[in-house]
Order: sequence, then structure tokens, then C-alpha cells
Amino acid sequence: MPDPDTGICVIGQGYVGLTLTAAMAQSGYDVLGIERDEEKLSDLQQGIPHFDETGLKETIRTQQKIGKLRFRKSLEEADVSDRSVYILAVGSPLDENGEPDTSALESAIKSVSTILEPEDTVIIRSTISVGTSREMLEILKREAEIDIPEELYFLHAPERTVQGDALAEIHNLPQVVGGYDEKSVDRGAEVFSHTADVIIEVDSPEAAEMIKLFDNTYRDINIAIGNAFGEIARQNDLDGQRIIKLANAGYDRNSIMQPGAGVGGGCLPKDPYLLMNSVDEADGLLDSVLQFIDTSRNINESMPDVTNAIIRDALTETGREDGVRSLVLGVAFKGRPGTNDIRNTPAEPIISELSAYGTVDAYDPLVEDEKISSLNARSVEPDDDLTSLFEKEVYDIVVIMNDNPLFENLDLHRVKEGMAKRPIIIDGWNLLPKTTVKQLGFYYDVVGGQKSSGETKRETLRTD
Ligand SMILES: NC(=O)C1=CN([C@@H]2O[C@H](COP(=O)(O)OP(=O)(O)OC[C@H]3O[C@@H](n4cnc5c(N)ncnc54)[C@H](O)[C@@H]3O)[C@@H](O)[C@H]2O)C=CC1
Ligand SMILES: CC(=O)N[C@@H]1[C@@H](OP(=O)(O)OP(=O)(O)OC[C@H]2O[C@@H](n3ccc(=O)[nH]c3=O)[C@H](O)[C@@H]2O)O[C@H](C(=O)O)[C@@H](O)[C@@H]1O
Repeated sequence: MPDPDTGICVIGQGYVGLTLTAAMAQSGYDVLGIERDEEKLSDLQQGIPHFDETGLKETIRTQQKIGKLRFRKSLEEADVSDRSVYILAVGSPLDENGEPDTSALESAIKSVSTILEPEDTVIIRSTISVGTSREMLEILKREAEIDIPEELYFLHAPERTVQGDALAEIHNLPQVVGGYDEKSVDRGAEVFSHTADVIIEVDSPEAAEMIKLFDNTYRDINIAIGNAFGEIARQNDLDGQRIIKLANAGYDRNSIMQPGAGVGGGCLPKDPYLLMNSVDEADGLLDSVLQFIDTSRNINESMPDVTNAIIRDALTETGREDGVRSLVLGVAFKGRPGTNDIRNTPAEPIISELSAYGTVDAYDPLVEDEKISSLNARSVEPDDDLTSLFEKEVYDIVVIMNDNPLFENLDLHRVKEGMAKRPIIIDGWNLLPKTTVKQLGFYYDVVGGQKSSGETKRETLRTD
């Protein structure tokens, strides 16, 4: 059990801060959650999280009930006399020039600096460019009344959980702790020892910052490779989705990712830029490295345009110019694990493209109506099962824009009956059985798939 005298304060109750707050309280810590957004704060004080994570609502309510968890708007409005660990989980977006915007972090660090006591701990959890933690420490040195670094534990401990599975992953993923000095590493390991099964101790905040940026940039580049291979296969009139699956089949040294309709969320679209921003003078090889990372980002950022080109082709080839009735399935930036987050969702540019042809309805079981409306689509709800959507409206085109497993359950016969003549399905995530869809007479195309009729002549994996 944690030291009962160690009061935790988590600043920022977003996707990261709130799940950490819940996990820390559940592990036995007394936790104060600080959230400046009035609406989120009001809901949290009533035990209502602004997003779903398995077990999150129950954990929050239980911990509030036993008095181990409370939420306040700011440090000034809270009693922090019994806090000794301050964890900053505020946003770290890019500004309009694509440069890191650390204003929220600086504001939070300044609010902490005024209340620090000797032997307190400050942990930065936000994902930041290499060296940013140390910049924040310089602010603390200027503003705080304690001797820094002598009387302060200071570290970077990045979040690595995946939205939709975060509360479970907080426990079973290794927690990296990058301390400013030895005592800070030890302190960080102690604080997180009650929530993470494995602690990875590194001897500087910079090392921890770089690990996190490598995590997400590595993922982004691998996604880009899958997307690029899909386009190469398509240009050779091959089905890239199938080719990649077969290239990976039974060959453990491959793990080529499947092409998709876009890379969204609050992190992968920004973190590679944070890593690139961590390189000062780039020439020779380093310049090529930055171009490599940047090119991968550009490939992923272009996937909604690739999807829109497929949509335009489909509408042209089926003789549609206007008055088109569209349905977008999947609005959150990803479908598995599920989330209600629409930040940088690839669905937004697709809705915009379809709007130029006619009306656009959209459905996502996890995204609130007002969020769907904010993307200028009409939010629709099925009655009993998903396919009932096709009995309420006659659609010309359906575009699947995230990989929510629910969308694999479409009853294609009923969909065909309900849709207009020459119905179109554009499958952004290769969820549907291509041969069946085509045999039913749909115009069907897949991102990274094969443009032509693309009948699969042979697809056997002989294991005898
Ligand atoms: N979303 C994710 O799955 C992951 C995000 N991260 C990183 O974690 C950080 C936070 O990300 P999210 O939780 O997604 O962002 P978010 O935007 O959902 O949450 C940040 C929250 O902090 C609040 N806030 C900002 N400044 C504040 C202040 N001074 N006082 C009180 N509240 C304040 C905001 O109102 C907001 O609710 C970012 O650096 C992100 O890159 C890292 C791993 C996973
Ligand atoms: C290295 C790594 O796995 N990073 C994770 C990532 O989680 P995130 O919630 O952003 O989801 P994600 O599965 O990476 O998907 C991001 C985007 O990429 C797309 N995506 C995903 C996998 C794929 O093969 N192709 C693809 O296009 C998704 O549809 C989504 O739009 O970013 C998180 C973060 O830092 O926010 C991080 O904590 C998570 O561990």
C-alpha cells in the first residue's frame, strides 16, 4: 500500500490525467484531480467521466465515495497542504506553425511552483520534445521558494497506454521514469510502484522524453509503410490488403501493418513533429532522417485524400454528380479499442468531401450526437441492429471510416435491399468480405485494395 502521507495531485483530467487519477486512487493513494474546464469538472464532481474506459466510472465513484478522490478547478481553490506529488498531464499540442505549444504546461508548472514544499515531487507526464522537462525545471527554479534541485524530486514519466484500454494498461505496461537526479529516479519508481507492475528507471528526463517520442514515431512510420505498400500494390492492380496479409502469414519476421483511411487522435499526428523538433542542427544523415520521419507523416496525413479520391471515382463511375445521400460509419479517430475521441479524426475530411455531393449522415456508437453534428454530418441512430439504418433512409454510398468491429456485422443482403441502385460501399479499413460484397452487386472499393474487379483467384495458405 502507498504511504498514506503521500497525497497525489494530478493536473489535467483528460484522457491521460483522469485514467491516471483513477488508477492512483484505486491503488490506495489519496488523489486530488485538478481540471480547469468547467463542464468536465462539474461532471467529474458528480462521478461522470467525459469518456469511456472499462471500469473508469465505477472506480471514480467508488473512490469519491470513500473520500480518496476529489476534483477541483485549480490549485488555488483546493487544499493542497497534504499534497506532496504533483503530476502534470496537460495537453501539448502543436501551434499553427507546427511548433510545440507548451503554454498549458508552463501555466501548470507556474501554478505548482508557488505551493511547493521541501521534499515535494513534480512529475511531467505530457508528451513533450526532448529537453522540455528541463525547461520546466528552470521555471520552477525561478519561481519556487524551495531550494531546487536539492529539495525537489523532479522527473518525466510518460503515459504509454492506448485510449480505450488505458485503465488496464496503466498496470501492465512498463512505466518509464526519467529522473533529474538519482533521488528523483528512486522517488519516481516508488510513486509508480503501486500502479505499474514494471518500472523502467532512466537517468535523465531527456531519456524518458525520447523513449516516448520513439514509441509513437516508430508506430507512425510503420503505419506509413503499410499505407505506402497499399498504394504500390494498387498501382500494380494488386490487392495490397491481401498481399500484406499474405506477406505476414506464417512469417514472424514480418509485421507489415494494414493500409487504413487515416491516422488521427491527439498524439500520432503530433508526436513525430515533437521528435523532429528535438533535432537542432540537421545536416547530412540527420537531415535525411528528418525527411524520412516527415515523409512518413505526409503519407499518413494524405490517407484521407486517398480515400476521397476513391470516393470521387466511385461516384463518377456510377454516374452520380449531386443529390447523393451518404452514410459514414465510424467518426471517432479509431474504432478499436473504442473511443469517443474525434481529435484529428480522418472522418472529418471525408464528411466534407461527401457534403459537396449531397446529404451526409454519420453513425458511431461511441461518439456523442453533438460531436458528430460539429463535423457537419447528421447524427443517425440504428434501432435494434446496425443494418436498420438502411431501412430508415435510402443511401447511395456508405463509407466505413474507422475499424469498430460493429461494422463487420452489416447484413449485406438487407443493406443491398435498402440502398439505391448501383449502391457503393467504400471500406476504409477492409472490414467486409470483398467477394461477397461484389457478388451482391455493390460497387466496392477498399483503401489499399485493388481497384479493378479484383476477383481473388486463389488465396490458400497450405499448412499441410
Ligand atoms: N490521449 C492519449 O491517449 C495519450 C496522451 N498523451 C499525452 O498526454 C497529454 C495529455 O493528453 P490528453 O489527456 O489526451 O489531453 P486532453 O486535452 O484530453 O486533457 C488535458 C486536460 O488538461 C486540462 N488542463 C490543461 N491545463 C490545465 C491547468 N493548468 N489546470 C487544470 N487543467 C488543465 C484541459 O482542460 C484538459 O481537460 C498530452 O501531452 C498527450 O500527448 C500520452 C499518451 C496517451
Ligand atoms: C506506440 C503506441 O502504440 N502508441 C499508442 C497511440 O495510441 P492511439 O490512441 O493514438 O491509437 P493508435 O492505435 O496508435 O491509432 C492512432 C491512429 O492510427 C490509425 N492506425 C492505427 C493502426 C494501424 O495499423 N493503422 C492506422 O492507420 C488509427 O486508426 C488511429 O487513427 O498513441 C498513444 C498516445 O501517445 O496518445 C500511446 O500512448 C499509445 O500507446
